[in-house]
Amino acid sequence: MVNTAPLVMRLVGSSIKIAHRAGHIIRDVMCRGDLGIVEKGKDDLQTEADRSAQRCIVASLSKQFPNVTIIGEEGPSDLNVPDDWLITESNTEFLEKHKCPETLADLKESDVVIWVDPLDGTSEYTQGFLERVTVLIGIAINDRAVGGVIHQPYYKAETGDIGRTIWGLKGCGTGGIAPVKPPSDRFLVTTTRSHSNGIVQSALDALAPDEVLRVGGAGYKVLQLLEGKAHAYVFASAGCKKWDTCAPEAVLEANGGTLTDMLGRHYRYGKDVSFPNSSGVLGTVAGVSHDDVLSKIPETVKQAMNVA
Ligand SMILES: Nc1ncnc2c1ncn2[C@@H]1O[C@H](COP(=O)(O)O)[C@@H](OP(=O)(O)O)[C@H]1O
Ligand SMILES: [Mg+2]
Ligand SMILES: [Mg+2]
Ligand SMILES: [Mg+2]
Repeated sequence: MVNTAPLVMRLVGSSIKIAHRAGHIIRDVMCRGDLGIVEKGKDDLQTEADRSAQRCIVASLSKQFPNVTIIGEEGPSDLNVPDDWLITESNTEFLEKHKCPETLADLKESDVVIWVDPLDGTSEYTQGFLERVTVLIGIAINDRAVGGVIHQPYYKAETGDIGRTIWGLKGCGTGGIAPVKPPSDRFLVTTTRSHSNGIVQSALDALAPDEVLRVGGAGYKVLQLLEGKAHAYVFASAGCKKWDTCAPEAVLEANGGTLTDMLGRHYRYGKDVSFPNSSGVLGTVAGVSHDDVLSKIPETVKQAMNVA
């Protein structure tokens, strides 16, 4: 069953297992205490956890799927990893319980690009906002984000378990979370905590939300949408990259939501696209009209974001 399942099912099933292992590495680095911080650019940090988690993810995926294109935030990785970082299994529960959508049943590895953000919310990780850290593995097929995994290594379940893994596959659904609808009498928006600017703020002002949640991480903001804590994720800035949004877009849309740029266009995730999401990010949860939110975004913001 496991090895004979359609490619896209094996990709999601394996990503669930691999993201879980990467989450373990992220917690281990924090426990050891030396984060090995490198400044890649302005407001842009990398730690030993980003580097090691990416090596685990890319080594494991490329071993299982040698002809898939894999693009990781931290650039080319040394794939010579310790044996216990190499995950070669799939999540059997996912494979046994879910059927492959017909439209995705017949794919070749060369149709697939996987976008890896080994640690989304690095700034939050270094500052101790650990719940907002996620591992993102996004699966793009023929240019579109169709599947993904958002693993939250520091999530605390009521059972006392640490960590959870949310998956999504368009045409199949989502798992690992019981989505909650946001309140119907208030309009709540989630946005960046550490990468704001004047244009980001003017998009927020135009929506006149009852509350703005400022939290780090593209993955965590999409989880807030699924948890009913916000109606929309609004980020009118070029700061996010394809690895930040591929998995969140697929998970949100598999659940009936929408994630586009600030002009309502879906990003393309083929292997030759440029990394920056130059036209910002606008996400809305199922039940909220994406077009309504889009229509309130001022023309000045749309013009500033219309660079692609
Ligand atoms: N101005 C900027 N410069 C660099 N990275 C940015 C950025 N704005 C957003 N990002 C990246 O987008 C992700 C989500 O940002 P935010 O937390 O501000 O919403 C983070 O991913 P990483 O933590 O994986 O690098 C962050 O680095
Ligand atoms: Mg980063
Ligand atoms: Mg990121
Ligand atoms: Mg990252």
